[in-house]
Amino acid sequence: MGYKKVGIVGIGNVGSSIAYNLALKNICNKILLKDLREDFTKAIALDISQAISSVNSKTIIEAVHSDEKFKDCDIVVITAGIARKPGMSRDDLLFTNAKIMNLIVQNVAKYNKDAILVIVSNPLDAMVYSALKASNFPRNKVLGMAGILDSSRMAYFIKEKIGYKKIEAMVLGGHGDDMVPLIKETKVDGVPLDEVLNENEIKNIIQKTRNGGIEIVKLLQTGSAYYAPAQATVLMVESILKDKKLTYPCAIELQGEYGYENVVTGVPIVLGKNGAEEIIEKKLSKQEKIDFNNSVNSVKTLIKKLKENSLNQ
Ligand SMILES: NC(=O)c1ccc[n+]([C@@H]2O[C@H](COP(=O)([O-])OP(=O)(O)OC[C@H]3O[C@@H](n4cnc5c(N)ncnc54)[C@H](O)[C@@H]3O)[C@@H](O)[C@H]2O)c1
Ligand SMILES: O=C(O)C[C@H](O)C(=O)O
Repeated sequence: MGYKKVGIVGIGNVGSSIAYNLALKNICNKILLKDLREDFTKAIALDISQAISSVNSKTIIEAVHSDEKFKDCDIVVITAGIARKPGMSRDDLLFTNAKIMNLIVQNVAKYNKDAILVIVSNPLDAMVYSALKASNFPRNKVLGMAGILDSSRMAYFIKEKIGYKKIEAMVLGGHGDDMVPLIKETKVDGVPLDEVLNENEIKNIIQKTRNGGIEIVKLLQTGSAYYAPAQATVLMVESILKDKKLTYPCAIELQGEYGYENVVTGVPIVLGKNGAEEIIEKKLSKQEKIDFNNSVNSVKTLIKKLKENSLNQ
């Protein structure tokens, strides 16, 4: 597989959970951690290094503080920024996190010219757009994590309703309140969801999925979810590092696919060593097309705000 290095910027709840999960897997040689909180990050690097020594993972975890030393990564995951608290939407984080994202990505792009960026900070789709513009990288190398998380939440709520079965869920669109769960693509033991649950039950699952993030925010009071987001991010990292070419819903800039361009949203992507190697165009029902359009329009509004406030081109 060759020497593999992954960088993570933003070692808060999500970033440290990604580092721990990834280090346990022993699939990269080095993980660089970077955050404004230097001693805290050093502590996390030590703690994870000591944890994985008992399972024989050879991954080296290193906290770095200068931009120059955070270099030559194959993948850089960006989880820096603020998380929402009860009473806030993800969109309320737009201006604060766009400023942070622009600053980070300019430096990351300078010292990690060949890296694939995996963006996690919210509002996710707008942050992918910011990272794309700030890095000037091609769109196949600037991806966002959300669709895997939203799909795994949907699978969880179905499992909660019907008990353990093989469940494959698929949620497309932006990572907002108008995300688009695809019912025909969501299968229980290979059978489409609408042949297993009735209309009301499906509506309920969709609502729970859309509220999956805020439900945890309300319970935590101090921030947002991190174990499921970290797990979803590691799946993306693993498919890229190992060139597995697995198909996952991820955020990417559309250039004509699904009939849209110059906007970021979640679509199924084949993830391999070049990042997004293919975008899969699913057949959407009439209602799904309407929902997808609403979701894309919400992201367009955020991008417009970024441009109006000179935060992005
Ligand atoms: N895409 C998703 O599905 C998803 C899921 C969960 C969280 N998130 C988002 O991820 C982000 C992080 O969430 P969290 O729970 O880890 O938050 P957190 O507050 O625990 O951690 C954020 C970290 O970013 C660091 N940071 C801030 N500015 C920085 C900078 N300029 N350089 C380096 N580090 C910087 C902070 O010091 C902090 O350690 C939030 O924006 C949250 O909304 C997205
Ligand atoms: O809900 C949030 O603000 C965090 C994240 O986007 C999530 O869905 O868990």
